[in-house]
Amino acid sequence: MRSPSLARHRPLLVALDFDGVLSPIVDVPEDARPLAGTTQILRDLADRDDVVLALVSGRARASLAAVSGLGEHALLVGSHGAEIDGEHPGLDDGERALLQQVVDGLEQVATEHPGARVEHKPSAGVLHTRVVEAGHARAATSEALQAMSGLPGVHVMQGKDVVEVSVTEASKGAAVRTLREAHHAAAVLYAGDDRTDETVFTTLGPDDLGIKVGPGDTAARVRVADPAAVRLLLRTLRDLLADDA
Ligand SMILES: O=P(O)(O)OC[C@H]1O[C@H](O[C@H]2O[C@H](CO)[C@@H](O)[C@H](O)[C@H]2O)[C@H](O)[C@@H](O)[C@@H]1O
Repeated sequence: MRSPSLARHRPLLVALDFDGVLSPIVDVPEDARPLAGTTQILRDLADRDDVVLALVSGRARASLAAVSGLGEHALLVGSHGAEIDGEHPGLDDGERALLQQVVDGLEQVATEHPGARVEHKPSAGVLHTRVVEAGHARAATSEALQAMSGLPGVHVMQGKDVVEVSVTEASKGAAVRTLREAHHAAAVLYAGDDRTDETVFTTLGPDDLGIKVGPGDTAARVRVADPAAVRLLLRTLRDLLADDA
């Protein structure tokens, strides 16, 4: 592990993105699972009194619970931080009407592009283009961005083959700050692979460790290649903590 000093800070908040970090990216979001062996390492970390384990994902919290299988072991933060205290806080009438417009607009785009699909979340709609032919995927993305630009009050994020449109504002950075304070964490380890994870990396201090998974510009201090490298890093952390007990 490149920052053994991190392991000396207790309590340690270990906060991890899910897709592309614990699980490889797959075509069908419901099929994503942690790499073999990762779940046991995470359970071992979560069992420690001096570690707080959190999964911080763009997924709806229910979806995160289903694919991670870690609901009993980790704090689950869904919808990019909007679902941080269990259930989604709910939408007011205006937000609910806006969400319907978002979903209708994205569904309209999806019908024009074979393979495109829309994921429904408590406060967002997501256009998925991963299995769409490249030309169609580009067109679908651009049409979705155009359609959403006419809806005041929405928050648009582009991720890995997704256009995500939320009717409430949330960020993983704010969620991790809340977790850090709530659990009096002395340091934070955070690993993420996507643009939304940059909102966390930019909040980290000198005692923390930000780990970017895969390519792309980043404010993280360390980069690793893929979920297999994340698993190795987590195993090393677990063993360092155990040796130091
Ligand atoms: O914050 P994350 O845990 O990384 O969640 C981000 C999005 O993850 C899911 O989509 C991504 O993973 C899918 C399964 O590997 C893949 O098919 C898709 O192309 C990726 O963008 C999820 O479906 C989204 O709702 C999340 O926002």
